[in-house]
Formats: sequence, structure tokens, C-alpha cells
Amino acid sequence: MSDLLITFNAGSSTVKIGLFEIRTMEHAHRIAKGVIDFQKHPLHLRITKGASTFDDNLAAAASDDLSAVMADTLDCLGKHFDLSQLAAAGHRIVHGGDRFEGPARINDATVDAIEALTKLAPLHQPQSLRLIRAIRSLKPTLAQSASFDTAFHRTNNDIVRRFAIPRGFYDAGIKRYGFHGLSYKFIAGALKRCAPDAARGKVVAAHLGSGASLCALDDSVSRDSSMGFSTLDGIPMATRCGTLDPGVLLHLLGPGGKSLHEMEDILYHRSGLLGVSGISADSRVLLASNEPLAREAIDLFTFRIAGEVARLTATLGGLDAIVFTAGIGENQPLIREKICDRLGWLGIALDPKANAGNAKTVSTISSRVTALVIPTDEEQVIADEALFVLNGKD
Ligand SMILES: Nc1ncnc2c1ncn2[C@@H]1O[C@H](COP(=O)(O)OP(=O)(O)O)[C@@H](O)[C@H]1O
Ligand SMILES: CC(=O)OP(=O)(O)O
Ligand SMILES: [Mg+2]
Repeated sequence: MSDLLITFNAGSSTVKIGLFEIRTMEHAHRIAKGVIDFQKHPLHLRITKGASTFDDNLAAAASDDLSAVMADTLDCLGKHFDLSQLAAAGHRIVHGGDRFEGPARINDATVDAIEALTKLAPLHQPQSLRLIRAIRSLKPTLAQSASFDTAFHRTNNDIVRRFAIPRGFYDAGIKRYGFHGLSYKFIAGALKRCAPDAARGKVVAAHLGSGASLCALDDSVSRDSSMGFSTLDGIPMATRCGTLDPGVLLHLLGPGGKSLHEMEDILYHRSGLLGVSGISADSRVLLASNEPLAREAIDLFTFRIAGEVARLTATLGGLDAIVFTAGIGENQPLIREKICDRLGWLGIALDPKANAGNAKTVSTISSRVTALVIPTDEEQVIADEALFVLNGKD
């Protein structure tokens, strides 16, 4: 029987779990997925194994110590899989700062370094740390690894990473890092398999989920991305603002204005699609609505994405392909259409039928730029990187 590997991808409201079989030491094979919904009370776990789904409510409640929640989760998974075979746990860590250039084995020093970066990713980092600590307390001898979203963008050059503020800030770490790197690493690998010509060329990948960003890839190497210092930057998201004139911050934070905490709440949780529409953070709800404000939120989202594609094309010095991925990118034809309609001048022409069917290639045969839809799989990258760490290659 093969050893097993478990992965954790902590988001702001869910933890996505992957269960993999270690078939070779280079490749982990997915056998199940799970999602813990932290918005529900009691906490809800859905496990998907092949065509079957199993739903459980967890007895433990969410708190700063997730040991009980993880104990319940492992008990539920243990009903369907032999967890005595577990060889490692891999975690997605959004921020690796300048410290991490690739995956790392989790030990006290790694945990301290991840913790030190919490302020830079307040929506994601604390939950990942809670999961790491919970697994450590439940299974002290289990190997754990960390996979960093920022690591993939370490290839961005100095001009791309620098803000035009006094130089000392850059040296102190105030620079553009870029995120969603595990997703872009997966897309770069998938492109090599399914569209090798595009993979060798200039590609803009659009990860459009609740968090959303774009990445400029040249020969599969990240050269720029829309997210910068924090996960707020770039294009508007479900509840995050995207790029904002810093003068707005200065104005709102001034005497008698908002507190730092209020500002953080507005920019992370009450902006983006939710803030502009006042209706929902979910693109499905907005697209189904006849309200003008819902339409305006979608129009602003697609307008800003098209603008960012153009900027990243300038970084690359051309464009051969655009890849749509994540919840919206994979499943929302109208949003892809609205983005591409603004980019006809760049040589993108969508095939309406292929686009409506979420086909792999959604551009016309004569389109100069190929438009592709490729499902991402961050957990697969975490699992493969965990194997890399288990092999002692970190
Ligand atoms: N099957 C689907 N059909 C249409 N839209 C979807 C689907 N799945 C997800 N989405 C959209 O994708 C967004 C969430 O993307 P997802 O990648 O699941 O987010 P995250 O992993 O960042 O939480 C939501 O706006 C949702 O409306
Ligand atoms: C980096 C980031 O924003 O991640 P997510 O999309 O999971 O929120
Ligand atoms: Mg995500």
C-alpha cells in the first residue's frame, strides 16, 4: 500500500484539503479532496472521493487553536482512508518574503520566519500557522512542508519589484512580491504539456478566484504580476480593492478619519465586487442580477483586468497566449468575453461557442493570441513540493 500525503490550502474563509498517494517519489497522485467551510456553524467538511461526496459537521469550533478541528477532520478522513499511512503534510503559505525561494521543511525556525511575515498577509498567514501548529500537536513526528506563493515570482527583476519611494524602504522589504505562485507554477507546467508552443512564448495567466491576480510568463518564468507588496494590489477581487491611489488612504486615515483597523476591514473585506455592487462578492450572483450596480461591478472588474493584461504585455514585449484559471476564469464565459472584447487590438478573438462551453481553447483559429482555459490545482503543487522536501532536496 502506498504512503499518503495530505495538503492544506488555507484561504480566508475555507481550508481546501488534498489527499494524495505517493506513487513515485516525484509525483503525488490525488485520491480525494476536502473543504472545511469556516463560514458555517457548526464547521462543515465536505470530502470528495471519486464520484462520491461525504458531508460532515465538525463537533469542534474554530478558534485560535485548530487542534480540535484538525482532530475531527482527520477522524472524518480516517473513515475513508488509512491515515496510518500518512507520510507528510504540505501547506500553502501565501507569504515567504525574501526568505523563501522554494519549498521548505517545517521546523521551529521555519515557523518563526512564517510568523514574522504575518503582517504582510493578514488574511492568510495566521490560518496557515494555526494549521501547522495543530498538525504538530496531533502528529509530532509527521514531516511537514511549506510551499510559498511568493517563491515563483523571485525571477521578477529589480525594476518590476521596486516601488518609486526612497530606496531604503526596498532594502527593508517594502517591495513587490507577487502571489498565487503555486497556481502559476501549476499553469506553467500544464502549458508545457498541453500547449508547448505557448509555454515557450509570452503568456499572461489570469488567476480569477475570490482572490485574483495576473502573471506575466516568458518561457514559463514569471516576469511580473499584478499583485505587489500585499494581496490587496492589482485587479479588484471578490472583497479586496486592487490598486488604489495611496492618496485615498492618506485622505481617509487623516485626523478624525478611519482607524487603521477600519481601513484594513474596508480594503480587505468590504471592497471589490462586494463593495462596488453592494450586493454580493460572488460573481455568479452578480451575473444573474439585473441590478445596474451588479453590472457596474462586473464592468469595473473586467475593465481593470484588461488594463492589467495590457501592462503585463508591455513587460513581456508581446503576447502569444492568455490563460484563464480559478473559479471565475474557468467557469464564467461572460467575464472572459468582456475582458477579451477590450483586447481585440492586441489580437485576441474569442470563439463564442468554445467560450460558452468552457473549452480548453476559447480563441478562434485565426486569433493571433491563443486564449486558453486551464483548471488550476494548487494542492497538486503543494503535494509535489512536499515530496521534494521529503526527498531532502529543499
Ligand atoms: N462552477 C462555477 N461556476 C461559476 N462560477 C464559479 C464556479 N465556481 C466558482 N465560481 C466563481 O469563482 C469565484 C471563487 O473562485 P475560487 O477559485 O473558488 O475562489 P477561492 O479559491 O479564491 O476561494 C466566485 O466568484 C464564484 O462565483
Ligand atoms: C494570494 C491570495 O489572494 O490568495 P487567495 O486567492 O487564496 O485568497
Ligand atoms: Mg484561492
